[in-house]
Amino acid sequence: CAKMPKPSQDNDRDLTFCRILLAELEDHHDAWPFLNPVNIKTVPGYRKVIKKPMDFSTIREKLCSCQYQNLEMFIIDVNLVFDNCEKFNEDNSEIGRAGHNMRKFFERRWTELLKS
Ligand SMILES: Cc1ncccc1N[C@@H](C)c1cnc2ccsc2c1
Repeated sequence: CAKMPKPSQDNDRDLTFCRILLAELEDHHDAWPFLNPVNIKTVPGYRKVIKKPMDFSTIREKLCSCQYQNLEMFIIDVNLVFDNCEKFNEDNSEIGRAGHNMRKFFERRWTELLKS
Protein backbone atom coordinates (compact mmCIF):
# COMPACT_ATOMS: atom_id res chain seq x y z
CA CYS A 1 0.00 0.00 0.00
CA ALA A 2 1.05 3.64 -0.19
CA LYS A 3 3.79 4.59 2.31
CA MET A 4 1.79 5.77 5.28
CA PRO A 5 3.32 8.55 7.43
CA LYS A 6 4.36 7.27 10.89
CA PRO A 7 1.97 8.43 13.61
CA SER A 8 3.51 11.52 15.17
CA GLN A 9 3.68 9.97 18.66
CA ASP A 10 6.16 7.36 17.31
CA ASN A 11 8.32 10.17 15.93
CA ASP A 12 8.11 12.00 19.25
CA ARG A 13 9.15 8.83 21.10
CA ASP A 14 12.08 8.28 18.74
CA LEU A 15 13.21 11.90 19.09
CA THR A 16 13.03 11.62 22.90
CA PHE A 17 15.13 8.43 22.77
CA CYS A 18 17.75 10.19 20.61
CA ARG A 19 17.92 13.12 23.02
CA ILE A 20 18.27 10.85 26.08
CA LEU A 21 20.85 8.59 24.43
CA LEU A 22 22.95 11.45 23.07
CA ALA A 23 22.96 13.27 26.44
CA GLU A 24 24.17 10.08 28.16
CA LEU A 25 26.87 9.50 25.53
CA GLU A 26 28.12 13.09 25.93
CA ASP A 27 28.22 12.73 29.74
CA HIS A 28 30.03 9.37 29.74
CA HIS A 29 33.49 9.30 31.36
CA ASP A 30 35.03 7.80 28.19
CA ALA A 31 33.36 10.24 25.75
CA TRP A 32 36.34 12.63 25.55
CA PRO A 33 37.82 11.33 22.24
CA PHE A 34 34.43 11.60 20.53
CA LEU A 35 33.01 14.93 21.73
CA ASN A 36 34.29 16.97 18.79
CA PRO A 37 35.40 16.26 15.21
CA VAL A 38 38.87 14.73 14.89
CA ASN A 39 41.12 17.55 13.64
CA ILE A 40 42.26 16.07 10.32
CA LYS A 41 45.08 18.66 10.15
CA THR A 42 46.70 17.45 13.38
CA VAL A 43 45.99 13.70 13.17
CA PRO A 44 48.23 12.22 10.43
CA GLY A 45 46.43 9.79 8.11
CA TYR A 46 42.96 10.38 9.47
CA ARG A 47 41.62 12.19 6.39
CA LYS A 48 42.81 9.34 4.09
CA VAL A 49 41.72 6.39 6.26
CA ILE A 50 38.34 7.61 7.58
CA LYS A 51 35.92 8.31 4.73
CA LYS A 52 32.98 9.49 6.87
CA PRO A 53 34.13 11.26 10.06
CA MET A 54 31.49 11.57 12.79
CA ASP A 55 31.46 12.80 16.38
CA PHE A 56 28.94 13.60 19.13
CA SER A 57 28.86 17.37 18.49
CA THR A 58 28.00 16.76 14.81
CA ILE A 59 25.27 14.31 15.87
CA ARG A 60 23.98 16.96 18.33
CA GLU A 61 23.87 19.56 15.53
CA LYS A 62 22.02 17.14 13.19
CA LEU A 63 19.52 16.20 15.93
CA CYS A 64 18.84 19.86 16.76
CA SER A 65 18.27 20.70 13.08
CA CYS A 66 15.86 17.80 12.42
CA GLN A 67 18.26 15.91 10.15
CA TYR A 68 17.32 12.50 11.61
CA GLN A 69 14.11 11.15 10.08
CA ASN A 70 14.06 8.26 12.57
CA LEU A 71 15.88 6.41 15.33
CA GLU A 72 17.66 4.18 12.81
CA MET A 73 19.39 7.12 11.08
CA PHE A 74 20.59 8.35 14.49
CA ILE A 75 21.92 4.89 15.48
CA ILE A 76 23.78 4.66 12.14
CA ASP A 77 25.69 7.89 12.94
CA VAL A 78 26.48 6.81 16.52
CA ASN A 79 27.82 3.47 15.23
CA LEU A 80 29.88 5.39 12.65
CA VAL A 81 31.71 7.11 15.53
CA PHE A 82 32.63 3.73 17.04
CA ASP A 83 33.41 2.03 13.69
CA ASN A 84 35.77 4.91 12.74
CA CYS A 85 37.42 4.56 16.14
CA GLU A 86 37.98 0.81 15.68
CA LYS A 87 39.33 1.34 12.18
CA PHE A 88 41.90 3.97 13.18
CA ASN A 89 42.88 3.02 16.73
CA GLU A 90 44.47 -0.11 18.20
CA ASP A 91 42.10 -2.03 20.49
CA ASN A 92 44.81 -1.87 23.14
CA SER A 93 45.08 1.92 23.17
CA GLU A 94 43.53 4.68 25.27
CA ILE A 95 41.19 5.79 22.49
CA GLY A 96 40.54 2.25 21.24
CA ARG A 97 39.42 1.10 24.71
CA ALA A 98 37.26 4.22 25.14
CA GLY A 99 35.52 3.39 21.86
CA HIS A 100 34.80 -0.19 22.90
CA ASN A 101 33.50 0.99 26.29
CA MET A 102 31.25 3.60 24.68
CA ARG A 103 29.84 1.14 22.13
CA LYS A 104 29.01 -1.37 24.88
CA PHE A 105 27.33 1.37 26.93
CA PHE A 106 25.34 2.64 23.94
CA GLU A 107 24.12 -0.85 22.93
CA ARG A 108 23.01 -1.61 26.52
CA ARG A 109 21.20 1.73 26.92
CA TRP A 110 19.23 1.71 23.64
CA THR A 111 18.21 -1.90 24.26
CA GLU A 112 16.98 -0.93 27.75
CA LEU A 113 15.13 2.14 26.42
CA LEU A 114 13.46 0.23 23.59
CA LYS A 115 12.41 -2.57 25.99
CA SER A 116 10.95 -0.08 28.46
C1 LIG B 1 38.42 9.53 18.10
C2 LIG B 1 39.80 9.73 17.58
N1 LIG B 1 40.28 8.80 16.73
C3 LIG B 1 41.52 8.92 16.23
C4 LIG B 1 42.33 9.98 16.57
C5 LIG B 1 41.86 10.98 17.43
C6 LIG B 1 40.57 10.85 17.96
N2 LIG B 1 40.06 11.79 18.84
C7 LIG B 1 40.61 13.12 18.94
C8 LIG B 1 39.67 14.04 19.68
C9 LIG B 1 41.95 13.14 19.62
C10 LIG B 1 42.93 13.99 19.13
N3 LIG B 1 44.14 14.05 19.70
C11 LIG B 1 44.44 13.29 20.77
C12 LIG B 1 45.71 13.27 21.46
C13 LIG B 1 45.70 12.39 22.52
S1 LIG B 1 44.17 11.61 22.64
C14 LIG B 1 43.48 12.42 21.31
C15 LIG B 1 42.21 12.34 20.74
